[in-house]
Amino acid sequence: MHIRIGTRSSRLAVWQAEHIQTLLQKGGLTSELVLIETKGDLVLDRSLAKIGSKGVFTQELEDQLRDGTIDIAVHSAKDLPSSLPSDLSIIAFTERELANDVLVSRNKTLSLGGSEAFRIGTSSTRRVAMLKHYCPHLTTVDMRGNLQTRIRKLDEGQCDALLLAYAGVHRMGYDDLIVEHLPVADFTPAVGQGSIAIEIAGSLASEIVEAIKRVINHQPTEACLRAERAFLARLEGGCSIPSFALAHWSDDQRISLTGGLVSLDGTQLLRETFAGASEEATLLGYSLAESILERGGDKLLQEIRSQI
Ligand SMILES: NCc1[nH]cc(CCC(=O)O)c1CC(=O)O
Repeated sequence: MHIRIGTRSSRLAVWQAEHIQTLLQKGGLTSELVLIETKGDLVLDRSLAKIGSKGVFTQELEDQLRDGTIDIAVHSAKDLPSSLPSDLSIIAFTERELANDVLVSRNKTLSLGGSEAFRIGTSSTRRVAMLKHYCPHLTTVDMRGNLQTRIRKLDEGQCDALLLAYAGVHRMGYDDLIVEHLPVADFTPAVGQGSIAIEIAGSLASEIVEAIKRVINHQPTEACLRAERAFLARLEGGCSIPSFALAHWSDDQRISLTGGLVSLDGTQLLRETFAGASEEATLLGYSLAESILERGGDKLLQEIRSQI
């Protein structure tokens, strides 16, 4: 079996696709990479919230899945919309890397907990809103582009630090620049952060699907991501909305899901934790979302949507 792997061409995306290639190889499957540019890679002068969050990093890969140019598409799980068109599906999630965000800087003395004011580069509405909530003395600078571009901007002095997913920083070998790991209890990450997802079109042969699942899918991560993604789907989030959720798997086959919403100005933050059996991951995600909506999330979402 030979698998054509579609991927974006950023260094992080290629690292992730090569990681999938290694896993496939261990399972006896050969593969090749097909590099594809997406709107999210090409349009760098507008914020993600303005381009429209749905599928900016995924549309072009999905087109090629449909026409059979590629067999699978590899994505950061975080970049995938919470609901997919009915002819496409996610068949596997890799074992999750540490899910937390990190502060990255050349200045080792910086800390979010300190009293010193400094500028943080980020383009994520979740990170901006959370910084306003927890660190109102800090300012943010809108910063798009891949990791290498952002670090160049940091070095040019456009900001003093970056707030990034640990997973990407680690995969790109920038661990030396991490000055602080943020606790997930406060800075709860975006849905899916740290895992890599495999997307296919319904037309892919079932024996290929089964072979790929067997070597790639990490079942505890999958259960966690099903819960998180159900939460996001119920909120109809997408990455432009400052929602967050992270599930933990415990050895007794249960998952605990923490998630919520934060207003764009950081003044209101709703967060709750629900636990349940892993077979009910999707239900757990929906129930948590319902609860958040009832507790004022509904109104908060309307406000957020009217402001973006
Ligand atoms: N939004 C872009 C994006 N998509 C996935 C990652 C990092 C890798 C991951 O979370 O799996 C990043 C960069 C970041 O948020 O710092």
